[in-house]
Amino acid sequence: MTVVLGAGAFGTALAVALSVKGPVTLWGRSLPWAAGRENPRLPGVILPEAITLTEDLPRAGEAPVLVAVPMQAMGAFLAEHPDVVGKAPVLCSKGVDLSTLRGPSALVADLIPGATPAVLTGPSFAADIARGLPTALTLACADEAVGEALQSALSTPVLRLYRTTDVIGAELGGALKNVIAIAAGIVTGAGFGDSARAALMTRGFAEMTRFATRLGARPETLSGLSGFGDLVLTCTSSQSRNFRHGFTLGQGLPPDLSQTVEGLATARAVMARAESLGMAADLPVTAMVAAVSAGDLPVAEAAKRLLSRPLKEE
Ligand SMILES: NC(=O)C1=CN([C@@H]2O[C@H](COP(=O)(O)OP(=O)(O)OC[C@H]3O[C@@H](n4cnc5c(N)ncnc54)[C@H](O)[C@@H]3O)[C@@H](O)[C@H]2O)C=CC1
Ligand SMILES: O=C(CO)COP(=O)(O)O
Repeated sequence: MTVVLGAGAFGTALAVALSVKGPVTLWGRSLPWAAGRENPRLPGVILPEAITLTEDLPRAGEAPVLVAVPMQAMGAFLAEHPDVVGKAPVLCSKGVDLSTLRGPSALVADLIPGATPAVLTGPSFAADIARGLPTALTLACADEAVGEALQSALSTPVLRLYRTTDVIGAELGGALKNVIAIAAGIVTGAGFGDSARAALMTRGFAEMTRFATRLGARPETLSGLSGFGDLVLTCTSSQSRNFRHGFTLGQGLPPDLSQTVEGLATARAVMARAESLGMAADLPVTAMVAAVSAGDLPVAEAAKRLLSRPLKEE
């Protein structure tokens, strides 16, 4: 038995994947599509019988509870529903909360005292998971025993979970790669070519590592699935909403604002946190995405600034 809170593309895909192991309760705040059992965010995927769809929030019990609401809604959700989230939530959202500058696990620590959060993250498009394609993810939990139990409960033959105790590293990898993916989309949409994108990804990865390690992440976590792995996926696939958003901006077109594009708010949150740490100058790509997203910087000017930074050692 598993509970998934949040019936967007990702929550629904996880419910489908986990339904091979037993019953799953999938909660969404509004499920007008429930009768047809096909989420418009995941067209073509008919939900298996093992999934119970509900708009009524279930109380947390023994079953693992996965939280897959968008990052900017997470704080309010946790604050309003601690009994639903329970003491060992598995956080599946990727980002940094703009109002508190906190990631998912720090929000849990603040809002649900005594909880032991886990983070499920890594390279995985909802559509791939829902189709049963092979996927490898990171399951991070500071408590090894809780992490081991979750790894076993949430792994399937095609959904392979690798364990770590580096929660901050895992969640920052997933949050920061979305920002770099927007930049990679801008560079690609503006027609700068594949070589420029590779340079951007590499410098972006260095930037992710600088910021995350400053906040206590282990460098090897950033080199794993939740950092490097997800960066590669998201910066090179038009399945990524963050990449597509950047691509549209790079083409000079108006982006689709109906999509969840976590990197936008996260770029601004990361820059605010970096300012307070005195390391804003160390995050040029994130600064560019934050400025472009806020409408403070035209795309062409942003690209020019990145290319005109002082030459230095790699
Ligand atoms: N779609 C994907 O391939 C992946 C998504 N994720 C992460 O999962 C999280 C959710 O993304 P998606 O499911 O893709 O987004 P989505 O845009 O498909 O769905 C978001 C869902 O959240 C609901 N929602 C919005 N505000 C809410 C609130 N205050 N309370 C409850 N529900 C609320 C919406 O009604 C919608 O059903 C994001 O942080 C994303 O980065 C992670 C890995 C893959
Ligand atoms: O996190 C993801 C893949 O791992 C999904 O990326 P997007 O949110 O950019 O679609």
